[in-house]
Amino acid sequence: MSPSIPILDATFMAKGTAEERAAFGQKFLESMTEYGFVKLVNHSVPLPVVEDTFSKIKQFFKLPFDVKRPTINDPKKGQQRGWSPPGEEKTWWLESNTGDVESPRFSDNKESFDCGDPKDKQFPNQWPAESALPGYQATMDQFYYDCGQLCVNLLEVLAAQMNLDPKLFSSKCTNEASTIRINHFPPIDRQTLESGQVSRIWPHNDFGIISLVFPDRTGGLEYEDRENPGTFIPMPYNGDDEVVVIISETFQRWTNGAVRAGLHRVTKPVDMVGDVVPERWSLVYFCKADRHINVGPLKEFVGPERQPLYEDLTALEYQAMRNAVHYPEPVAEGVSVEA
Ligand SMILES: O=C(O)CCC(=O)C(=O)O
Ligand SMILES: [Fe+2]
Repeated sequence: MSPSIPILDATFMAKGTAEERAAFGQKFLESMTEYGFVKLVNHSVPLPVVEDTFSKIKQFFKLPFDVKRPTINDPKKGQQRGWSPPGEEKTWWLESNTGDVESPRFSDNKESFDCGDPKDKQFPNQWPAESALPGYQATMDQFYYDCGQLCVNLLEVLAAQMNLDPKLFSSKCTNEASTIRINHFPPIDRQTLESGQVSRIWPHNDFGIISLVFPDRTGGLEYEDRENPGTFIPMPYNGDDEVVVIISETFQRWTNGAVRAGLHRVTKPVDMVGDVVPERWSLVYFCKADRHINVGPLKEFVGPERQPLYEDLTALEYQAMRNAVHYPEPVAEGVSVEA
């Protein structure tokens, strides 16, 4: 039987009896360790905020090209800001590149928009004109703070459950480098998606500490079955109040591989009918370590029997390195990697 990701009631993160809180912490860490994923209901990001953010992102992607163009992301900057036009980001390069494809043309059937801390001066956000989409920035800023707070609380539950200083992870994350990522997947014909040359998002791990995914009603998010590597299991949509929490690469590095990142991808919904894969959106919060923080293994996870598996790097260096992988330069002269 395929493993299914537990759904936990986040009410018991902070409220309830000591036993209820302990049971939440135990199941949360267990699920994150076993699968790399958990689903939460009754979490602290208010439903109206999620709904409002979803409604705004749908409007953002409908804006005319000329309004989106000034916000185009510069892949060379290391920290994503603004709009990545359709096909620009190529997640195939992250985990699917076996090195034996000479001139890969594999692309993502998606466009995205990234924004970060409203106070960030180093990598300022790039917004469309307020008159083009009134309230967009304010909505995203609210969503940013609410998700950041939930992530900090979740990191403290994880540390406490591991019998570590509860602030071990959260003290490395003031959310200065965390980002909101919104994705739009235009309709695509089933045959093209099934051709194997295009994916909505290829299998990948997220780069930060943990991620929150607020999925669209249209399914398509799938996670790897760790008992059968390379096999993916659909993550069903159950309701707008549900959020998927994913262990990401920084957490795997800090814990020296003890808690592994959850490999996931986005493809067609399992229940789709007809020849056209429907349009889809997703709303994601990548909780990332502060830029100067080391993302090598923490001393709590290394010892004579547990040699460090990962090199020391700052979070910013790591982010820039991983970003560069999925915004590749053309692979050879005359060969375009555009879709
Ligand atoms: O669209 C989704 O459900 C997940 C998106 C995702 O994995 C990502 O943006 O990294
Ligand atoms: Fe992801």
